Amino acid sequence: MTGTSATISTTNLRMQYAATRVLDDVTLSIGRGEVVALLGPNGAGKTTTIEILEGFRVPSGGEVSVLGETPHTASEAWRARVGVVLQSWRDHGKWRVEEFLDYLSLYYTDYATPEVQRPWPTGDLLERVGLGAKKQRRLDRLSGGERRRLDVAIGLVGRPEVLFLDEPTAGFDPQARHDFHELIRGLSDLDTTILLTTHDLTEAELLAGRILVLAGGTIVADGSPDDLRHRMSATASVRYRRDGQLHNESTDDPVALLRDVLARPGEITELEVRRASLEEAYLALVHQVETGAETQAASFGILPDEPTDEPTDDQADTGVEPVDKEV
Ligand SMILES: Nc1ncnc2c1ncn2[C@@H]1O[C@H](COP(=O)(O)OP(=O)(O)OP(=O)(O)O)[C@@H](O)[C@H]1O
Repeated sequence: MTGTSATISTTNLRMQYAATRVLDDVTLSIGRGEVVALLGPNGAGKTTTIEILEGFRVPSGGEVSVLGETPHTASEAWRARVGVVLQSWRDHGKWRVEEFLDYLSLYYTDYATPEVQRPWPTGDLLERVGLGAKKQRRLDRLSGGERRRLDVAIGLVGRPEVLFLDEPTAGFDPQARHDFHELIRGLSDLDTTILLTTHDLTEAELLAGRILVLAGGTIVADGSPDDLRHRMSATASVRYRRDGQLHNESTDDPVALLRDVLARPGEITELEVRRASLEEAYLALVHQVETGAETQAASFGILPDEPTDEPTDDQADTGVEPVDKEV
């Protein structure tokens, strides 16, 4: 995927707040219709990245393009094609839900095209986000989860081609979370390009075709959830009970360990092989980046030992893009 054909792209994006450098070299490319989850620890710069892509922040350096324009200098017409769900929207307390969305939707009327009907009709949108029964409620009387559903509706009312979601399900109950996931799946069927941040790896895996991990100011992993799990989960644990005694061993080669376990004398009554979960692998990777320690992350193939321009055979196999930068 090249920068020109990508719906969202950054090259060597940098961001500094006073003396603090938050983004050091963020280079990414997201194609039309992709749903991508941006993960990273607290303070990694996810919101900063999203806000630069939304045009709300001017980066300190590097290039950014969303729908072919530089976000912070983009036109009104561009803004109408981009949906934004902020981490919090706490104004307009006296407005009522339907009235508020109706008001926002007026902005998009001029930007309807033969292909994209804008705005999204308020009644239908409220049903889609599960607020149909709350349309007459004042905004300051909504619960936290209801407020979040409204935030999502605000992001969608212009039927955006690109949707940015910053921790969209924070504060959702399980039902709201499930409904939201259905909603996002429906949008991806409509070819909407979606970039979301989340701390919920299950959610990332459910929704996103691709995961980017931001840590240490740069993208340290980029691949499908399966790619990442397989690349990052080099370690498996083998748990077994021999002659009544429980054993738990970690290995990079579970097949060899199993052979060994079964070849040894004694009666095996329980046997379980478990690969490290995506969450465990993610935590190990972030730990490696944060401490700079030589841990398993390098052997995951996400972080090459030495910077290189050439993908290794492993990387070519999995489609995981290496990071040609030491962190
Ligand atoms: N306006 C600002 N001025 C100074 N520092 C800021 C500003 N906004 C963010 N930061 C700092 O930049 C770093 C990145 O913040 P950001 O909100 O982008 O991280 P994040 O990955 O979204 O974190 P979280 O997961 O906690 O939401 C943090 O250390 C934060 O304190």
